[in-house]
This record gives sequence, C-alpha cells and structure tokens, in this order.
Amino acid sequence: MINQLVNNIKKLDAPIVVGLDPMLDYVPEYIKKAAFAEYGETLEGAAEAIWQYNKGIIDATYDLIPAVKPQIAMYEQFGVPGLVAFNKTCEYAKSKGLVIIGDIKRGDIGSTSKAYAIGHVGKVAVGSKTYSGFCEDFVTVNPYLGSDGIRPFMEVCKEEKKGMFILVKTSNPSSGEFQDQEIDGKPLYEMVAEKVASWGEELMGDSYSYIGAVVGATYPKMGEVLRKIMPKSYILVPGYGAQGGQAKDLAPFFNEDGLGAIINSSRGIICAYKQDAYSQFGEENYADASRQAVLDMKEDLKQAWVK
Ligand SMILES: O=c1ccn([C@@H]2O[C@H](COP(=O)(O)O)[C@@H](O)[C@H]2O)c(=O)[nH]1
Repeated sequence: MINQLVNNIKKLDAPIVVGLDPMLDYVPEYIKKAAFAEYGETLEGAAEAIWQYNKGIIDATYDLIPAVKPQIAMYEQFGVPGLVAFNKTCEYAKSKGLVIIGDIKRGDIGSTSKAYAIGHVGKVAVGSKTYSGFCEDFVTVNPYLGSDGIRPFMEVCKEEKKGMFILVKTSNPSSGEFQDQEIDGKPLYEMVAEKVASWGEELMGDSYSYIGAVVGATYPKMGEVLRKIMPKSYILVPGYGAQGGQAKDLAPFFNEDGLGAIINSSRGIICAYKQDAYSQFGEENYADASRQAVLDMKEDLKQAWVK
C-alpha cells in the first residue's frame, strides 16, 4: 500500500489527503432533509446524511487526490449507524482508486492492539472463513503503550501489505505537555521518531516504509528535525489550513526526492462552501467548492515550493 500511495501521489503530483471529518452541522440542509425524510431525525438519518455528504465530496475530488483520511470519531458519535457510514465511505473511496488512511489513533496492550489491527487492516477468522471488519489501507496508531502496542499492527500490516502512521508530534496546541518533555536532553517525540525509523526498517516498501509518522504542520521546525531522523518514513502532516499550518512552512517535511510527506486538510476542504472565498458555490454545490479548494491547496503548496 505504501507503493500505491507513493505512485498515486506521483501520478497526480498532489501530496494531499482530504480528511473526511463530517459533522452534521457541515452537511447542507437539502441532504439532511432527504435523509431525515427517509430515516427520521434518528442516528440512522444522521448517518445517511454524512454518508451522502461524503459521497458528494469523493465524487467531486477523487480524480485530483491520492488518498482520503476518514476520522473515525466523527462517525462514532452516531453509534453503530455512524460506523456503518464510516465503512461505506471507506469502501466507496476505495472503489474510486483512493488510498484509505483510517484516522483511528489506536494502541493498547498487545492482545487488544492485535484485535484493533485485525479489525481495521486485517482479517478476522470466523470458523473456517475470514472477513475484513473495516477496510482501511493505513491506520493511525498511538505509540504511548510502547512496542507491545505497535508490534501487533506491524504483524498484521506485514501480512496484508498495509501500513500505519505512528503519532510522533501532534499538531494540537498542548501536544508539548508530554511529547516535548526531555529525557537525557532528548525530547520524547524524537525518541518516538527513532523507534519509528527502526520499526520502519523491518517493513520496507520499494522506497518508503509501510510505517510512517504523524507530525503536525503547526510545528515545522520539529518537522525538519524529524524528517532527518526518519528518512524512509512517510510523514502524514495534519494541521494545514483550519489549524493555521501554512504551505510556506512545509517544505522541510519533504525529502529531496520531492516525496516523503502527505498534507492533510479536513475542514478546509469539506467545509469550503462555508468559507467566504467559496461562497459563490452555495450550499447546493458544496462538492464543487470542495473540488476548487483541493485545486487551490495544490497550487498553494506548489507556489510555496517554488519560492
Ligand atoms: O496531530 C494530529 C493528528 C491528527 N489530526 C487529525 O487531522 C484532522 C485535522 O482536521 P482539520 O479540519 O484539517 O484541522 C482531524 O481529523 C484530526 O483529528 C490532527 O489534526 N492532528
């Protein structure tokens, strides 16, 4: 899957991932009206609305982007119907040739991590048969339980040729409370990055590892250091756009081959129609606004590289 991700990025010249983080407030009224008419103002109605909203965005953008990143929390808030919408979204995006990065941020004691890994990137055995619970190609993983929590993901990813992005330095304002703490003069996030690099050596694709890292766009100086510590790991970079990360600061997240990082934008793309810059599209054409926002993001990144 890392090879497919790299190939998609190269083919489209777009190191961009669209975050599918639907909140009901983002969904245009006409979509909600139709969903509620069919299922009532229920969890099923909400799940139908977010699925239809996602489908519109995928249809309008799939030819421009290599991957999508559905954030599972946005679906879990609607319980079981929400998870059904998550799965439908992943399957549909996959049918359009997109790589699926499930932002699930899991990680636990070994036996529990194994179940998470099987459920999201592996296959579960039921009697003599096996099934995929969910169908992501990559998942995000929390490393703070140590290698016990990571190894089961590695085993499943190796079997299935799937991958993971391990949280190294997150984009949020308080990420430094723990991640920046120093041990013998070295920040914790650098220690995690060193582990990511060494785990990554065990699971190499053609040029990059199946094991990548999450580093926030909001911490570009750290991104520069971390890029060097993990030269063969793809970096998933959230925090561009809605969280204030800017294209001009992102060059250090990339390697000299022009690869090695993929920049996420969720609200900036899926809620584009609500922004002044895209108000001409209106609610009815929310998906066209998202398409334009992807094109603008691509141009924004390109201009920043050129400079
Ligand atoms: O450090 C991290 C890790 C993950 N995220 C996730 O990325 C998106 C960002 O959404 P925006 O609307 O583009 O701000 C969201 O799913 C987060 O949970 C992150 O922001 N930072």
